[in-house]
Amino acid sequence: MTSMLSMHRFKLVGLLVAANTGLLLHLMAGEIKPVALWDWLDIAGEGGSAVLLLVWIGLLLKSRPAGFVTNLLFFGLGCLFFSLFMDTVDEFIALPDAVSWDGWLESGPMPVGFVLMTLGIFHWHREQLAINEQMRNRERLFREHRQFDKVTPLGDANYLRAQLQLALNEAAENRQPVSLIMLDMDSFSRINREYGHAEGDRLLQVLTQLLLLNLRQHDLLCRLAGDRFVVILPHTGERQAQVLAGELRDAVRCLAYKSSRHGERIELSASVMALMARDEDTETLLERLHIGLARARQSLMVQHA
Ligand SMILES: Nc1nc2c(ncn2[C@@H]2O[C@H](COP(=O)(O)OP(=O)(O)OP(=O)(O)O)[C@@H](O)[C@H]2O)c(=O)[nH]1
Repeated sequence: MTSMLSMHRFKLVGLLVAANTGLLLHLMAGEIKPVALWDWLDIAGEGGSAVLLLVWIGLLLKSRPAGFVTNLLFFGLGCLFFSLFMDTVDEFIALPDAVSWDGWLESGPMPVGFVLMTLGIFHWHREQLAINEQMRNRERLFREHRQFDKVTPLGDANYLRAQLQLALNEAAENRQPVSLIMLDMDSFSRINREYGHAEGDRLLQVLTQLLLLNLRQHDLLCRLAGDRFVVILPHTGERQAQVLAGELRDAVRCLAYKSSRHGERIELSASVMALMARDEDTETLLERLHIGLARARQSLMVQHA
């Protein structure tokens, strides 16, 4: 609110000065009417409309950047407000018959306001078309960027490999550890089978948000393939990575996702593996991660058998 006022302060002060000048002119030239002569319906209608216009002006200035279109809309609304305010003042102050300028103050700014508003809305419309076009282009760029996955807004396997290479280089340069987590959903094919592929897609999107919420800002989550995700953890040793992996596994287990068909909870679980990079290339590291996850799964199955 404060920043809005400072950005548009000259315009707001101008409107305040204009409204006060009109009021002062009425006070100097006329006399306050007795309460018995006040027309409450007019006061409520005209005064209420003037107040609503002030609210519109506030919302306009709060939601738009300063500039040509905002100025057109502001001056349009300002003129309409001024007309209605003068109309309201007229209800409280009686002017002598000889005075005719009050009619100009009440009716003059109204058509000007409508013309300015029409111009403002016309330019606003064109501005919105340009913004829509830009958004479409951005979305196209995003969708067409082949390193990004179509279902979740995550980098895919190629992106992961490129980022992992960068992380390994940086870790070697700075002599800092870097770790990885691999997370694979258990029995995801069953969910697709029982609830349909679209539900599976929705679930992958929800899982993505869940995993991101449980990671730190500098961690990078990618979707390696299907229901398998990999997280790059810069400046992180193996113990800390294992703690984070456990947290991700617990978060998935506790997620109470409801199917869109009947709203029943779909029980979920994931297998995780965390390890710290040694002096090795990306492929060897990812291979070690795959093998580690497979072994962890096997030993879990043996325990449960
Ligand atoms: N809905 C949906 N399913 C996918 C997508 N990509 C892969 N899948 C499915 O995910 C499953 C992954 O295969 P697996 O990892 O072998 O299946 P799983 O049932 O999780 O088996 P385990 O990992 O051994 O527990 C397959 O059924 C794929 O069809 C996708 O983008 N959307």
